[in-house]
Amino acid sequence: MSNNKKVGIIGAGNVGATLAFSLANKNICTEIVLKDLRMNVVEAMALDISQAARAAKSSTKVSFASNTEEFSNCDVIVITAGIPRKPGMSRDDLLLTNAKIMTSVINEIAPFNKDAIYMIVSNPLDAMVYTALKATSLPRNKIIGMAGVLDSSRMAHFIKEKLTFTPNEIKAAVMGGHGDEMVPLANYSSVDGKALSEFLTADEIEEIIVKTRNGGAQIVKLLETGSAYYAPGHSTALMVEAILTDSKETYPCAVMLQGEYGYENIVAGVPVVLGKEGFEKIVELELNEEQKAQFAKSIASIKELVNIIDNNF
Ligand SMILES: NC(=O)C1=CN([C@@H]2O[C@H](COP(=O)(O)OP(=O)(O)OC[C@H]3O[C@@H](n4cnc5c(N)ncnc54)[C@H](O)[C@@H]3O)[C@@H](O)[C@H]2O)C=CC1
Ligand SMILES: O=C([O-])CC(=O)C(=O)O
Repeated sequence: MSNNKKVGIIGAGNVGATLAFSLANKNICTEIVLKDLRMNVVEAMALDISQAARAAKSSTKVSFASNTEEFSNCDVIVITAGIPRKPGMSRDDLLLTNAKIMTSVINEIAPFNKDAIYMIVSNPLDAMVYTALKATSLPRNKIIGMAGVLDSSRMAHFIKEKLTFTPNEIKAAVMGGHGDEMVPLANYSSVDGKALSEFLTADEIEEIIVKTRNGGAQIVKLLETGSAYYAPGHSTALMVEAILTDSKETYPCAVMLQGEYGYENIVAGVPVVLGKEGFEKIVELELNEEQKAQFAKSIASIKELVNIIDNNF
Protein backbone atom coordinates (compact mmCIF):
# COMPACT_ATOMS: atom_id res chain seq x y z
CA MET A 1 0.00 0.00 0.00
CA SER A 2 1.61 3.27 -1.02
CA ASN A 3 -1.17 5.78 -0.38
CA ASN A 4 1.03 7.56 2.20
CA LYS A 5 -1.71 7.41 4.80
CA LYS A 6 -0.49 7.33 8.37
CA VAL A 7 -2.60 6.26 11.34
CA GLY A 8 -1.48 6.99 14.90
CA ILE A 9 -2.80 5.00 17.85
CA ILE A 10 -2.25 6.24 21.41
CA GLY A 11 -2.69 3.46 23.90
CA ALA A 12 -1.45 0.10 22.65
CA GLY A 13 -3.37 -1.88 25.25
CA ASN A 14 -6.16 -4.32 24.48
CA VAL A 15 -8.28 -2.09 22.23
CA GLY A 16 -5.37 -0.20 20.64
CA ALA A 17 -3.44 -3.37 19.76
CA THR A 18 -6.55 -5.09 18.41
CA LEU A 19 -7.33 -2.05 16.29
CA ALA A 20 -3.73 -1.97 14.98
CA PHE A 21 -3.93 -5.69 14.14
CA SER A 22 -7.24 -5.28 12.34
CA LEU A 23 -6.08 -2.21 10.38
CA ALA A 24 -2.64 -3.60 9.51
CA ASN A 25 -4.21 -6.71 7.98
CA LYS A 26 -6.51 -4.60 5.79
CA ASN A 27 -3.57 -3.08 3.87
CA ILE A 28 -5.29 0.31 3.66
CA CYS A 29 -2.57 2.57 5.04
CA THR A 30 1.17 2.93 4.55
CA GLU A 31 2.03 3.22 8.23
CA ILE A 32 0.60 2.70 11.69
CA VAL A 33 2.51 4.26 14.57
CA LEU A 34 1.78 3.22 18.15
CA LYS A 35 2.39 5.27 21.29
CA ASP A 36 2.11 4.08 24.87
CA LEU A 37 3.68 4.68 28.25
CA ARG A 38 4.73 1.02 28.35
CA MET A 39 7.73 1.18 26.02
CA ASN A 40 8.59 -2.52 25.94
CA VAL A 41 4.98 -3.46 25.33
CA VAL A 42 4.55 -0.95 22.51
CA GLU A 43 7.75 -2.13 20.83
CA ALA A 44 6.59 -5.74 21.11
CA MET A 45 3.15 -4.87 19.69
CA ALA A 46 4.71 -3.05 16.72
CA LEU A 47 6.88 -6.08 15.92
CA ASP A 48 4.19 -8.68 16.44
CA ILE A 49 1.54 -6.81 14.43
CA SER A 50 4.02 -6.02 11.60
CA GLN A 51 4.77 -9.72 11.36
CA ALA A 52 1.05 -10.54 11.30
CA ALA A 53 0.63 -8.02 8.45
CA ARG A 54 3.32 -9.77 6.44
CA ALA A 55 1.47 -13.06 6.94
CA ALA A 56 -1.64 -11.32 5.61
CA LYS A 57 0.41 -10.05 2.62
CA SER A 58 -0.24 -6.49 3.76
CA SER A 59 2.58 -3.98 3.32
CA THR A 60 1.45 -1.67 6.14
CA LYS A 61 4.44 -0.77 8.31
CA VAL A 62 3.77 -0.83 12.06
CA SER A 63 6.16 1.19 14.23
CA PHE A 64 6.21 2.76 17.68
CA ALA A 65 7.04 6.28 18.76
CA SER A 66 9.65 6.77 21.44
CA ASN A 67 9.06 10.53 21.47
CA THR A 68 6.32 12.95 20.41
CA GLU A 69 8.16 14.10 17.25
CA GLU A 70 7.97 10.56 15.90
CA PHE A 71 4.20 10.68 16.36
CA SER A 72 3.58 13.40 13.78
CA ASN A 73 1.76 14.16 10.52
CA CYS A 74 -0.85 11.45 11.03
CA ASP A 75 -4.01 11.45 8.90
CA VAL A 76 -6.07 9.75 11.60
CA ILE A 77 -5.24 9.47 15.30
CA VAL A 78 -7.11 7.06 17.55
CA ILE A 79 -6.95 7.62 21.30
CA THR A 80 -7.59 4.55 23.43
CA ALA A 81 -5.29 5.64 26.28
CA GLY A 82 -7.02 5.38 29.62
CA ILE A 83 -8.13 2.88 32.17
CA PRO A 84 -10.88 0.32 31.49
CA ARG A 85 -13.56 -0.47 34.06
CA LYS A 86 -13.64 -3.56 36.27
CA PRO A 87 -16.67 -5.53 37.52
CA GLY A 88 -18.97 -3.39 39.65
CA MET A 89 -17.90 -0.14 37.98
CA SER A 90 -19.79 1.95 35.45
CA ARG A 91 -18.03 3.65 32.54
CA ASP A 92 -18.78 6.97 34.29
CA ASP A 93 -16.53 5.97 37.20
CA LEU A 94 -13.56 6.41 34.82
CA LEU A 95 -14.40 10.07 34.15
CA LEU A 96 -11.78 12.09 36.02
CA THR A 97 -8.88 9.65 35.55
CA ASN A 98 -9.43 9.33 31.82
CA ALA A 99 -10.21 13.02 31.29
CA LYS A 100 -6.80 13.84 32.76
CA ILE A 101 -5.12 11.32 30.43
CA MET A 102 -7.15 12.55 27.43
CA THR A 103 -6.27 16.19 28.05
CA SER A 104 -2.58 15.48 28.45
CA VAL A 105 -2.20 13.16 25.43
CA ILE A 106 -4.17 15.31 23.01
CA ASN A 107 -2.43 18.52 24.10
CA GLU A 108 0.93 16.81 23.64
CA ILE A 109 0.35 15.49 20.14
CA ALA A 110 -2.04 18.00 18.52
CA PRO A 111 0.72 20.54 17.64
CA PHE A 112 2.52 17.80 15.66
CA ASN A 113 -0.64 16.66 13.85
CA LYS A 114 -2.34 19.76 12.50
CA ASP A 115 -4.41 18.02 9.81
CA ALA A 116 -5.40 14.86 11.67
CA ILE A 117 -8.89 13.54 12.27
CA TYR A 118 -9.16 12.28 15.86
CA MET A 119 -11.11 9.22 16.86
CA ILE A 120 -11.78 8.83 20.57
CA VAL A 121 -12.36 5.43 22.17
CA SER A 122 -11.55 5.96 25.88
CA ASN A 123 -14.51 5.92 28.26
CA PRO A 124 -16.85 7.40 29.29
CA LEU A 125 -16.95 7.90 25.55
CA ASP A 126 -19.23 10.88 24.98
CA ALA A 127 -17.63 12.88 27.80
CA MET A 128 -14.14 12.03 26.46
CA VAL A 129 -15.06 13.40 23.01
CA TYR A 130 -16.28 16.55 24.75
CA THR A 131 -13.01 16.73 26.75
CA ALA A 132 -10.90 16.35 23.60
CA LEU A 133 -12.87 19.10 21.81
CA LYS A 134 -12.55 21.37 24.82
CA ALA A 135 -8.80 20.77 25.16
CA THR A 136 -8.02 21.45 21.49
CA SER A 137 -10.75 23.83 20.27
CA LEU A 138 -10.63 21.90 16.98
CA PRO A 139 -13.69 22.07 14.70
CA ARG A 140 -16.29 19.49 15.68
CA ASN A 141 -16.00 17.47 12.45
CA LYS A 142 -12.42 16.52 13.38
CA ILE A 143 -13.12 14.73 16.68
CA ILE A 144 -15.36 11.67 16.55
CA GLY A 145 -16.13 9.03 19.16
CA MET A 146 -16.45 5.29 18.49
CA ALA A 147 -19.29 3.46 20.20
CA GLY A 148 -22.39 3.28 18.02
CA VAL A 149 -20.75 0.90 15.56
CA LEU A 150 -19.92 -1.41 18.46
CA ASP A 151 -23.36 -1.12 20.07
CA SER A 152 -25.06 -1.79 16.70
CA SER A 153 -22.82 -4.84 16.14
CA ARG A 154 -23.87 -6.14 19.53
CA MET A 155 -27.52 -5.62 18.70
CA ALA A 156 -27.00 -7.40 15.34
CA HIS A 157 -25.35 -10.27 17.24
CA PHE A 158 -28.30 -10.61 19.61
CA ILE A 159 -30.74 -10.55 16.66
CA LYS A 160 -28.65 -13.21 14.91
CA GLU A 161 -28.83 -15.40 18.02
CA LYS A 162 -32.59 -15.61 17.53
CA LEU A 163 -32.87 -15.87 13.72
CA THR A 164 -31.17 -17.81 10.95
CA PHE A 165 -30.51 -14.88 8.60
CA THR A 166 -26.98 -13.99 7.46
CA PRO A 167 -25.22 -10.95 8.98
CA ASN A 168 -25.63 -9.14 5.64
CA GLU A 169 -29.40 -9.39 6.01
CA ILE A 170 -29.44 -7.98 9.55
CA LYS A 171 -29.38 -4.24 10.11
CA ALA A 172 -29.23 -2.88 13.66
CA ALA A 173 -29.29 0.75 14.74
CA VAL A 174 -28.36 2.31 18.08
CA MET A 175 -28.00 5.98 18.98
CA GLY A 176 -27.55 8.10 22.11
CA GLY A 177 -24.76 7.99 24.65
CA HIS A 178 -22.49 4.99 25.14
CA GLY A 179 -23.92 4.17 28.54
CA ASP A 180 -26.79 2.45 30.26
CA GLU A 181 -29.21 4.92 28.63
CA MET A 182 -28.19 4.20 25.01
CA VAL A 183 -31.11 4.10 22.57
CA PRO A 184 -31.38 0.94 20.43
CA LEU A 185 -33.75 1.80 17.56
CA ALA A 186 -35.91 -1.24 16.81
CA ASN A 187 -37.83 0.60 14.06
CA TYR A 188 -34.60 1.49 12.21
CA SER A 189 -33.36 -2.11 12.54
CA SER A 190 -34.43 -4.77 10.07
CA VAL A 191 -34.02 -8.33 8.89
CA ASP A 192 -34.02 -9.04 5.15
CA GLY A 193 -35.33 -5.48 4.66
CA LYS A 194 -38.39 -6.16 6.84
CA ALA A 195 -39.32 -4.89 10.32
CA LEU A 196 -38.01 -6.87 13.31
CA SER A 197 -41.63 -7.28 14.43
CA GLU A 198 -42.28 -9.56 11.42
CA PHE A 199 -39.94 -12.16 12.94
CA LEU A 200 -39.77 -11.42 16.67
CA THR A 201 -42.32 -10.83 19.42
CA ALA A 202 -42.34 -7.57 21.37
CA ASP A 203 -40.81 -9.44 24.34
CA GLU A 204 -38.02 -10.83 22.17
CA ILE A 205 -37.25 -7.36 20.78
CA GLU A 206 -37.19 -5.95 24.32
CA GLU A 207 -34.82 -8.74 25.39
CA ILE A 208 -32.47 -7.81 22.51
CA ILE A 209 -32.57 -4.15 23.56
CA VAL A 210 -31.75 -4.97 27.18
CA LYS A 211 -28.88 -7.28 26.14
CA THR A 212 -27.48 -4.60 23.82
CA ARG A 213 -27.49 -1.99 26.60
CA ASN A 214 -25.76 -4.49 28.88
CA GLY A 215 -23.33 -5.83 26.25
CA GLY A 216 -20.21 -4.12 27.61
CA ALA A 217 -20.97 -4.93 31.26
CA GLN A 218 -21.58 -8.59 30.39
CA ILE A 219 -18.02 -8.90 29.08
CA VAL A 220 -16.52 -6.87 31.96
CA LYS A 221 -18.15 -9.28 34.43
CA LEU A 222 -16.71 -12.32 32.65
CA LEU A 223 -13.22 -10.92 32.06
CA GLU A 224 -12.82 -9.57 35.62
CA THR A 225 -9.67 -7.56 34.72
CA GLY A 226 -10.91 -5.16 32.02
CA SER A 227 -13.38 -4.74 29.21
CA ALA A 228 -14.13 -5.92 25.66
CA TYR A 229 -11.58 -5.32 22.91
CA TYR A 230 -12.10 -7.46 19.80
CA ALA A 231 -15.43 -5.91 18.78
CA PRO A 232 -14.34 -2.41 19.90
CA GLY A 233 -11.01 -2.67 18.03
CA HIS A 234 -12.60 -3.95 14.84
CA SER A 235 -15.46 -1.40 14.99
CA THR A 236 -12.87 1.39 15.25
CA ALA A 237 -10.97 -0.05 12.28
CA LEU A 238 -14.14 0.21 10.15
CA MET A 239 -14.49 3.89 10.99
CA VAL A 240 -10.80 4.59 10.31
CA GLU A 241 -11.17 2.83 6.96
CA ALA A 242 -14.20 5.00 6.06
CA ILE A 243 -12.13 8.15 6.73
CA LEU A 244 -8.97 6.95 4.95
CA THR A 245 -10.90 5.88 1.87
CA ASP A 246 -13.27 8.88 1.98
CA SER A 247 -16.10 6.36 1.70
CA LYS A 248 -19.01 8.65 2.73
CA GLU A 249 -20.58 5.70 4.55
CA THR A 250 -23.04 6.41 7.36
CA TYR A 251 -22.04 5.15 10.81
CA PRO A 252 -23.39 5.94 14.27
CA CYS A 253 -20.69 8.03 15.98
CA ALA A 254 -20.41 10.28 19.03
CA VAL A 255 -20.17 13.86 17.82
CA MET A 256 -20.85 17.35 19.09
CA LEU A 257 -24.43 18.41 18.40
CA GLN A 258 -25.01 22.04 17.46
CA GLY A 259 -28.78 22.18 17.08
CA GLU A 260 -29.26 18.72 15.51
CA TYR A 261 -31.97 16.67 17.23
CA GLY A 262 -32.74 19.86 19.20
CA TYR A 263 -29.55 19.81 21.33
CA GLU A 264 -26.65 22.28 21.58
CA ASN A 265 -23.11 21.85 22.84
CA ILE A 266 -23.43 18.24 23.89
CA VAL A 267 -21.83 15.08 22.50
CA ALA A 268 -23.95 12.01 21.73
CA GLY A 269 -24.16 9.13 19.29
CA VAL A 270 -26.02 9.91 16.06
CA PRO A 271 -25.69 8.66 12.49
CA VAL A 272 -23.04 10.61 10.56
CA VAL A 273 -21.48 10.45 7.11
CA LEU A 274 -17.75 9.71 7.41
CA GLY A 275 -15.15 10.88 4.90
CA LYS A 276 -11.71 12.46 4.65
CA GLU A 277 -12.90 15.56 6.57
CA GLY A 278 -14.00 13.44 9.53
CA PHE A 279 -17.74 13.58 9.98
CA GLU A 280 -19.16 15.40 7.00
CA LYS A 281 -22.86 15.41 7.83
CA ILE A 282 -25.19 14.50 10.68
CA VAL A 283 -28.19 12.43 9.61
CA GLU A 284 -31.36 13.42 11.47
CA LEU A 285 -33.65 10.44 11.89
CA GLU A 286 -37.31 10.92 12.69
CA LEU A 287 -37.76 9.67 16.26
CA ASN A 288 -41.08 8.65 17.81
CA GLU A 289 -42.12 10.13 21.18
CA GLU A 290 -40.71 7.22 23.19
CA GLN A 291 -37.35 7.40 21.39
CA LYS A 292 -37.23 11.18 21.86
CA ALA A 293 -37.76 10.67 25.61
CA GLN A 294 -35.05 7.97 25.76
CA PHE A 295 -32.63 10.17 23.83
CA ALA A 296 -33.38 13.07 26.22
CA LYS A 297 -32.61 10.79 29.19
CA SER A 298 -29.35 9.69 27.60
CA ILE A 299 -28.38 13.32 26.88
CA ALA A 300 -29.18 14.25 30.50
CA SER A 301 -26.79 11.62 31.81
CA ILE A 302 -24.02 12.83 29.45
CA LYS A 303 -24.72 16.42 30.54
CA GLU A 304 -23.99 15.46 34.16
CA LEU A 305 -20.52 14.24 33.15
CA VAL A 306 -19.88 17.25 30.93
CA ASN A 307 -20.70 19.57 33.86
CA ILE A 308 -18.05 17.78 35.92
CA ILE A 309 -15.54 18.23 33.05
CA ASP A 310 -16.42 21.93 32.78
CA ASN A 311 -15.86 22.38 36.52
CA ASN A 312 -12.52 20.55 36.57
CA PHE A 313 -10.78 21.16 33.21
N1 LIG B 1 -15.82 3.47 23.17
C1 LIG B 1 -15.99 2.16 23.34
O1 LIG B 1 -16.94 1.58 22.81
C2 LIG B 1 -15.00 1.40 24.15
C3 LIG B 1 -14.15 2.04 24.99
N2 LIG B 1 -13.22 1.36 25.72
C4 LIG B 1 -12.33 2.15 26.55
O2 LIG B 1 -11.05 2.22 25.92
C5 LIG B 1 -10.04 2.44 26.92
C6 LIG B 1 -8.90 1.43 26.71
O3 LIG B 1 -9.35 0.12 26.99
P1 LIG B 1 -8.31 -1.11 26.92
O4 LIG B 1 -7.49 -1.01 25.71
O5 LIG B 1 -9.09 -2.32 27.20
O6 LIG B 1 -7.38 -0.76 28.19
P2 LIG B 1 -5.86 -1.24 28.41
O7 LIG B 1 -5.56 -0.97 29.85
O8 LIG B 1 -5.65 -2.58 27.85
O9 LIG B 1 -5.04 -0.21 27.51
C7 LIG B 1 -4.93 1.15 27.80
C8 LIG B 1 -3.52 1.57 27.38
O10 LIG B 1 -3.40 2.99 27.53
C9 LIG B 1 -2.08 3.24 27.92
N3 LIG B 1 -1.97 4.59 28.45
C10 LIG B 1 -2.48 5.07 29.62
N4 LIG B 1 -2.12 6.37 29.75
C11 LIG B 1 -1.41 6.70 28.64
C12 LIG B 1 -0.76 7.89 28.20
N5 LIG B 1 -0.78 9.01 28.93
N6 LIG B 1 -0.08 7.87 27.01
C13 LIG B 1 -0.04 6.73 26.28
N7 LIG B 1 -0.64 5.58 26.65
C14 LIG B 1 -1.30 5.57 27.82
C15 LIG B 1 -1.78 2.15 28.92
O11 LIG B 1 -0.38 2.00 29.13
C16 LIG B 1 -2.42 0.94 28.24
O12 LIG B 1 -1.49 0.25 27.42
C17 LIG B 1 -10.76 2.32 28.26
O13 LIG B 1 -11.05 3.61 28.75
C18 LIG B 1 -12.04 1.57 27.92
O14 LIG B 1 -13.08 1.85 28.82
C19 LIG B 1 -13.10 0.01 25.62
C20 LIG B 1 -13.95 -0.70 24.80
C21 LIG B 1 -15.00 -0.07 24.03
O1 LIG C 1 -17.92 -1.88 28.83
C1 LIG C 1 -16.89 -1.18 28.85
O2 LIG C 1 -16.46 -0.60 29.85
C2 LIG C 1 -16.13 -1.04 27.57
C3 LIG C 1 -17.06 -0.57 26.55
O3 LIG C 1 -17.37 0.61 26.46
C4 LIG C 1 -17.82 -1.59 25.85
O4 LIG C 1 -17.36 -2.73 25.70
O5 LIG C 1 -18.92 -1.25 25.40
